[in-house]
Formats: sequence, C-alpha cells, structure tokens
Amino acid sequence: MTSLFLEPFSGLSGDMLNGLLIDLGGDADKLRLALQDFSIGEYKVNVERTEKSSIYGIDFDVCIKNHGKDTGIKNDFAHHHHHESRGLVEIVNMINGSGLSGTVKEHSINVFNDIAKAEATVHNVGMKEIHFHEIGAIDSIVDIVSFFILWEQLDIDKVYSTPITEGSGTIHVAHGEMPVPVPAVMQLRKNYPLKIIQDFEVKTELVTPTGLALFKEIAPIFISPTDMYVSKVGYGFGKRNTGKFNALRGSLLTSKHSKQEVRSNNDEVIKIEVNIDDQTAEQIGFAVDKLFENGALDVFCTPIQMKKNRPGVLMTVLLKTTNFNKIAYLVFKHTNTAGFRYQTMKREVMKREFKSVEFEHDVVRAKEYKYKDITRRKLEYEDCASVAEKRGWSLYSTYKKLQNLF
Ligand SMILES: O=C([S-])c1cc(C(=O)S)c[n+]([C@@H]2O[C@H](COP(=O)(O)O)[C@@H](O)[C@H]2O)c1
Ligand code: NI
Repeated sequence: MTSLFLEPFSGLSGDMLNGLLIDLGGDADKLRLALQDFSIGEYKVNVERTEKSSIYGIDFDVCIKNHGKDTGIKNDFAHHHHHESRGLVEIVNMINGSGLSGTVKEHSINVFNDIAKAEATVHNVGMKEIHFHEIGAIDSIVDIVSFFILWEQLDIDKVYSTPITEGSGTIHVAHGEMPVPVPAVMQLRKNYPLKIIQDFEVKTELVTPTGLALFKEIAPIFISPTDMYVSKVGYGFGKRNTGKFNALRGSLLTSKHSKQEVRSNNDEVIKIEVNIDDQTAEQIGFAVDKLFENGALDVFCTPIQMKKNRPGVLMTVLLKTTNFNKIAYLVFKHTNTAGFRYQTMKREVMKREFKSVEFEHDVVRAKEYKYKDITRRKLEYEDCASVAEKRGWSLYSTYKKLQNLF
C-alpha cells in the first residue's frame, strides 16, 4: 500500500488531479479502456507529457466532439453553454448503469451529490431540479469518473496534504462575474475541516468546485507525514495563466513501518535470518534501510560471535509471504551473504484500525487495536512529538492531554 502527499500550492482542479495521478503511474490506456464501460457521448481523453518552467508533468484534457468535429475545447467556462446539460438523477443513473467498478461508482456519485448540493444552494433550487451547466457536461463527468479509475489503479491507502492555496479577485463565467473562491467552492467548504489560504497576488480562480469535491472525497489529512520515503513525484498541470507555477504536485510515499490496517486476528509471515561477519556498520545500516523501504515488516540486527572469533550480526527480516521474491533479491544485493535461512510462521495479531484526533490546528494520528474483549488505543509518536515541540510541552503531558480526546 502507498500513501499520497498532495501539495496544492496552485489550487485544485479536475484536470490537475487527473494529470497528477497519471504522472504518478496511472495508466492512461487502461483508463480509456475502462471509460468504454461508460457511454456518455463522443470525447477524447488527451494526455500530454509537457513542461512548465522546464519541469515535466502531465496535461490532462477531455476534448469533446462537437457536431462531428473535435473542438479541442476543455474547461473554459465560456464554452460550456455549448455542451449538453444533465441533471443529478440522470448522471447517477448513467454511473450506476455503467460497467465501472463499485468503488468508482460510489466515489463518483458522492462527488456529484456534493457538487449538486453546493450548486443548488448557490442558485436557490432543489438538488434534483438543478440542471448543471458545468457538471452536466461530458468533460466534467469524465474528469470525475476518470479520477477514481486512476485512483483505483494506484491503490493509495492514505492521503496527506499541505494547505490549499486559492486565488482572489473575480472571474468571468457564462452567467456573469463570480468572486474567488467561487460560490460553489464556498458551499463545498461548509462544515468540512479544510485548510485554505488565499494568495492575493493571484487574481484568478485556483480551486474549482470539481477539484475541491474530488479532494474532499479522498479525505486528506493536513499534516506533513513523517517516517516515510518519497518513492515518486508527479505534477498535474493547470490550464489558467496564474502568473505563477500552475500545477498540483503530489508524491507517493512508502511507509518505513507497516501502516496497514489489520482486519484479521491471524496471518502468516516469513522470517529470514542472515549471519554477517564481513560488512561495515554503514553497509548493514544501508541494507536495513533498503529492506524497510521495500516493505519489510521489521528488520533487526543482533550482535553474535561468529567463527574465527569474528564479531558479527544476525540480521532478522520479517516480511509478508507475498513479498518474498523482492526481499530475497534485496538481501543478496545489499549483504555479502551467499545464502539465508527462512521459515513461514503463523502470527497472532490484534486487529488494527487507523483513527485520528484533532487538537487545536493539529491532527494526531492514532491506532486502535482490538482482540476479543481487549481494546487498546495508541497515539502516533511522531504527531505527539510535533505537538509537544510546537508548544514546549513534555511528551508525557502531551500524551495525557491527547489521550483524553480519543
Ligand atoms: O456553471 C455554473 S452554475 C458554475 C457555477 C460556479 C459556482 O461557483 S456556483 C462555478 N462555475 C465555474 O465553472 C468552471 C468549471 O468548474 P469545474 O469544477 O467544472 O471544473 C470553474 O471556473 C467554476 O468556478 C460554474
Ligand atoms: Ni453555479
């Protein structure tokens, strides 16, 4: 499992989010194939690898075929009145009747509902009556559905984000002038803990309703993750000329320690043991890092006395049975050993679920462990340490304060 770290320093839009997921490894051909299960009209999904400030990323575009011609027009609001408009019920029925996966359907419908609610409030109509202009157009539907198809491909389990930057001033759309943040974005912000800062140098919209609704659906937590490795960095480009670097950056993160939820009380793991007497402490430390980066559940070294009176280490690696080939390869790559012992072991574990508690402006992650009638909750050390450091508190008093909020 992988986590995603988002940096919306130039806002959020459907194009940026889709472009980013493709740059992070989402497969555009598989996406086009999956979209064939969903018939909404004639369009083309254009994915171009291009650069801004010599930084390469993905420009994602849905081009609508208008009267048999490919217009190449996308997300420029002024053009949207040419597009078909659809109501919420029609869109939900289309999604439900498609061959898309259950998860893609559920997330997409949630996003449509969220936007419909916001638009209905702004324009003072009922949710069912609202005939979306933007959202009903093919490109907006494709933006939303595509995002969750790519999301499913990348198998992301957790999302983190820095605060979202929004622009300022006003924008012109078909219905007239709108303040930034646009009214639908303001509605989407209601009763949802978002961190948004406005850049008053940027006199245009950075956060679109679609971008924000997608962001809410994947529910990032606003903290900088610690104890993780960045394994890939991507950029999804925005369309507007903002006068600044207009892209959404995101990184895939691999956990140093296993952060997976555990839903069963027992499983199987493999234990590998290697005796090493001819490598430096630096080389051993490096090997341990590589094994953790590649999904080892635990790696530890025990001092041992080896033959010819050589002090050595016994390196023990615990891993999932499915990760054996990769870890075996890395053991041979990073240690000098010509062989190792291993055994499959049964493991009894407590069920583990992730929780979080909010404290002032911080979010502190926690784990809840369960086994039969036993429940134990543990706050994440890194988050408690950061709360303690910010306020000059001891770790002990921080744990005591936060534990009560749980
Ligand atoms: O068409 C309508 S009613 C419309 C309403 C609003 C409101 O905030 S209300 C905003 N917009 C603008 O349309 C474009 C496209 O947005 P997507 O989310 O579909 O990418 C964007 O500039 C919105 O601010 C349209
Ligand atoms: Ni509107």
